[in-house]
Amino acid sequence: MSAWQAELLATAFLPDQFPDATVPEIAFLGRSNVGKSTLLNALMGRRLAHVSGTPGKTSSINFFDVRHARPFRLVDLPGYGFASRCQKERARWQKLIESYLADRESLLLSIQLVDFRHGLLENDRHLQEWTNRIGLPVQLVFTKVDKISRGRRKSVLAAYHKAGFFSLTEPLLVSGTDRTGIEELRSFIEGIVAESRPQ
Ligand SMILES: Nc1nc2c(ncn2[C@@H]2O[C@H](COP(=O)(O)OP(=O)(O)OP(=O)(O)O)[C@@H](O)[C@H]2O)c(=O)[nH]1
Ligand SMILES: [Mg+2]
Repeated sequence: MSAWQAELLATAFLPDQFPDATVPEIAFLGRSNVGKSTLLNALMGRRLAHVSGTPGKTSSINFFDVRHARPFRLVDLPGYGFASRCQKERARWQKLIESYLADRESLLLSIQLVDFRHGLLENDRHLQEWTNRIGLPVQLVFTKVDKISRGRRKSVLAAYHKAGFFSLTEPLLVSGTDRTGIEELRSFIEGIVAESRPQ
């Protein structure tokens, strides 16, 4: 399977800048610096999303159109849990993310990224509680798995299972850096889009 042909459709700092909700969307959310933009670039095969070692790089919602037999969009959300922004700025981000997640009719699925080395932290759990409450489907994806040796990955995953980190769906393991799991995630997303009702 080859990379998707994608292009940036829109950048939104405010809800009224969202493009029309006419195409199915898959959104990527997670703490700042977890690797959302890197993963999107790996999926799209192009560096369309901005990546930075400094947390808080993505401060807008970015919509990417994917050309496909059944067109869809990938949506890069600003990261949460980034402490050094001022309170007002954090509140603006939260409002922007929540208004997208809670009200977007074309949102098929949210993919929550969690650093495989750290597991679910408090704000990841808060987000899960909130998405559960509003009935939003979320698929868990562990990122940066290249930071843990192949031999140890199974036992780390088993420990997370034991701690009750996830109950509904099996998480996927990816690395945007060494491309572990990228093809699997692509097939997974294509399957979700194919199963969705036409808009
Ligand atoms: N080793 C490794 N590093 C990664 C991986 N994914 C991202 N990184 C690094 O982690 C840092 C943050 O990556 P981003 O993709 O900008 O993270 P983000 O989640 O979009 O961050 P915000 O936009 O701040 O929310 C960068 O230095 C990346 O090079 C990965 O799979 N493995
Ligand atoms: Mg980003």
